[in-house]
Amino acid sequence: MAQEYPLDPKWYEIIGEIGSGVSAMVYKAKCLKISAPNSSSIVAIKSIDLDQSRADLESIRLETKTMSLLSHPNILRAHCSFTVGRRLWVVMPFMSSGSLQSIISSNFSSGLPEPCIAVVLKETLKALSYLHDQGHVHRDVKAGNILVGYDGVVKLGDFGVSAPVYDINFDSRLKEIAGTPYWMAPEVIHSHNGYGFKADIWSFGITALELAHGRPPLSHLPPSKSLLFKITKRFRFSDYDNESSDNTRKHNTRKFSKAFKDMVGLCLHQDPTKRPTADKLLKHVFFKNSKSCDFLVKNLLVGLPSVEERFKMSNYNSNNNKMIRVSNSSLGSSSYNSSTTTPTIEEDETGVFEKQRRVSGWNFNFDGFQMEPVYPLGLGQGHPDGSKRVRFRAELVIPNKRVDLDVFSSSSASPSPAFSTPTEEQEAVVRVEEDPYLDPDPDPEGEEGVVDRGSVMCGLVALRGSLDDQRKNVKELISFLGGEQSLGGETKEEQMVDVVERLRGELEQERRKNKELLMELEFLKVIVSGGPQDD
Ligand SMILES: Nc1ncnc2c1ncn2[C@@H]1O[C@H](COP(=O)(O)OP(=O)(O)OP(=O)(O)O)[C@@H](O)[C@H]1O
Repeated sequence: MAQEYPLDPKWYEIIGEIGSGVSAMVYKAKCLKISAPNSSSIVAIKSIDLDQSRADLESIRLETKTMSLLSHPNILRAHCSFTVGRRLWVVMPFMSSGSLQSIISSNFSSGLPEPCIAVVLKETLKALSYLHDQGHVHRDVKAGNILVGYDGVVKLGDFGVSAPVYDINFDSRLKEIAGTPYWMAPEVIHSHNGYGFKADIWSFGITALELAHGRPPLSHLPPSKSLLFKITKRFRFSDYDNESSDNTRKHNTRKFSKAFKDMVGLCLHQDPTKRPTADKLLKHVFFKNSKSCDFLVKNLLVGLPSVEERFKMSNYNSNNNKMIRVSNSSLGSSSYNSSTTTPTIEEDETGVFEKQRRVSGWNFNFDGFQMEPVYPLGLGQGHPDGSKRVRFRAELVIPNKRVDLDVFSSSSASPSPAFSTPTEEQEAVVRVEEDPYLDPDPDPEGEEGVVDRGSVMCGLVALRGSLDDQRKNVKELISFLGGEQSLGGETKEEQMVDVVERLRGELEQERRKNKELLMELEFLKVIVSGGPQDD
């Protein structure tokens, strides 16, 4: 019979650090009380800072107890857990190859070979299928929580351990896990009505992309608390372009099977009800010829540095490359994110206006094997970026110069309640340029390259008249497309201006009336006093 693991820290000798998470440190340790051959004395201890975790100790205890009742070969079950001051120690089996995330960062930065991915995902699915059958949602499926043993055994861990599991309040949970939002299903982000097993299937799909590309989609963005909201509301176009061209470059060198892409596509369906269950996914053709765990030993684990060495290396690299790795902080951590070259979203807020477009979610692109932004009006309507875009163009000809004035108006109405406030973006570009087809400078005496002020003014005045008409058209169009305007086509600002104008008129009238009354009064005074006396 297996020996019981002691509930006292004095029985554990810490060998070294092997990992760190949002509010925890993970250590390799030796249990001094275990000596039986069928119980390993080498363990992993996850030490969770309870002050960082939003859950109360009672709910943690309850959760740990529930989890201890689960038993499956692909689930990493804790030996025991107990508190040490303000920390919770969770003693678990030591998985000597560490997590898939640490394997990827160390040896497979561009992603794992597809046959290895098939093995890992199949084993993870078995764990999910069991968990879901037992009525549990894991809520934190990602490569960092899939652990591999020396023998290639794959286990899903970090449930009943990770902070998110303890947070029953959705809002607090949202804040808590905002540090690593990349794996979160759309319904987890948008809905306040909760979510179910299918959220795990989405995260499973994102994990598949993470294993294939070496990082989850959007992971080049900083995992700040507000990122979660920013990703869904405003996403900088240039970042997406960079990301997609980066990905395209990678994808050109890596080919994935149709079966793999199809399986991932099913998991990443926006509508959770359309995603398959874990059970059904297990029957997908992608897993049909999946290899055994031995295959992982030969193709994944051979030549891999120990988990301790990898952790040391990742810390060293983090410091050298200024990687954002914030442990014991509310920001969360991400080993994927680098602060070196990529501008942050915060920087974006002060960036160029035209680079910002509204995104309502993310869709899986089958051919590109990546996530792509969804625009509120849907792709293919109007401008290729999905927004209804109308371009008004006015042209002003000045001798030897052409002044182009472009007015763009793009308006979007979102079908999603999370984005029910439509936006209008307008942009005006005035360009003065040499026109080789126009007459050469009619005034050879004139200063070269200097536009005549009088002509420009004259032209601009004419242009203003035409712009007023265009403005009216734009207003109507925005209103038609579901903008924030009133039925009359006026913005709130314009309505305010109208009110102020009206009040100003009334004031003016009052003033005039007062003046007349004063004059009448003066006149009456003169009458009463007998009028001007004639000598
Ligand atoms: N039982 C274990 N055996 C061996 N290594 C482990 C074990 N548990 C965790 N680790 C190592 O420690 C690292 C950090 O684990 P931890 O669960 O704290 O972080 P995470 O899952 O990446 O982050 P988060 O706190 O966001 O869940 C893992 O990536 C893994 O390499």
